[in-house]
Amino acid sequence: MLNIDTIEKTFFAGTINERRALAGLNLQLAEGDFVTVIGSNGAGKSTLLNAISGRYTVDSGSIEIDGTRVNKLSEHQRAKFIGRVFQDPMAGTAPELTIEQNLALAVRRGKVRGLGPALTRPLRERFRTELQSLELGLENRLTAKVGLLSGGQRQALSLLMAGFTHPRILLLDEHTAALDPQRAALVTELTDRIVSQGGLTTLMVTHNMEQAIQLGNRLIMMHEGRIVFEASAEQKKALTVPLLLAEFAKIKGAQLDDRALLA
Ligand SMILES: Nc1ncnc2c1ncn2[C@@H]1O[C@H](COP(=O)(O)OP(=O)(O)OP(=O)(O)O)[C@@H](O)[C@H]1O
Repeated sequence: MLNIDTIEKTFFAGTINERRALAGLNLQLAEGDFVTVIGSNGAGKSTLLNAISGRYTVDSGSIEIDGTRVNKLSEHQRAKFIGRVFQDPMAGTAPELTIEQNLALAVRRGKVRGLGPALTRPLRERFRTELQSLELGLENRLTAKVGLLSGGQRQALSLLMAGFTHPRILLLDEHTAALDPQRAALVTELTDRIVSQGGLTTLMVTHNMEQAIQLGNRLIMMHEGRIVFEASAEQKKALTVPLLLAEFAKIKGAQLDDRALLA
């Protein structure tokens, strides 16, 4: 359903600051694939997600979603079928709006046309039930402004909202990295639940190798704008952190982030 063919992206081409962020990368995702993405610093992981979401246009190559080439579509146009949760908890929600207003916006975004649902009683009930499942006590704070929530609560809400929109592709960019270990674990668990419940095709960038092994059905390792190691669903079951470290060690000059081994 996602077909990325030989994409290239170079920043500041032809200058002393030239950076080849994507170097002829190929990647195919089948419907429902949940792929974790690891790699050295500056490997091009965020650029890959930005290329898919349309934040950056690629210099060459093609990106197809459901058989349609999306290279020329703007980020705004692609947002109709791409969900995204960023590392920064402040990025995915509107702080001035209440919890229920944010959720209603997400439900509306998931609709094909029209303004979508107003805040009716059944919708509020649905929100309450969904929020209850987060076990963060947010079900009793529907009318609280999202700006008052903690980072972990906002990330959990962002994920819930991403699930509501039924995106064709969900992009998670180190979305647990800014959270303390306990909240990160909670958001990781929630990620697994929302992705599997919705059968969402997902790409998740993480620095945490344990998390990369634990979640998803496939894993890719990037270095210098390319995929240098890939584990299929079957191979992933046998992966361990020492095995991944051994793969890293094969890449000359690759620097692992200090957070890579954090559980
Ligand atoms: N907007 C930009 N302008 C200039 N260079 C950029 C930009 N975005 C990324 N780069 C460069 O492209 C390369 C890949 O960066 P990218 O952020 O995709 O890597 P990453 O794998 O996500 O790294 P990290 O794990 O450190 O976040 C790096 O050399 C980076 O400096």
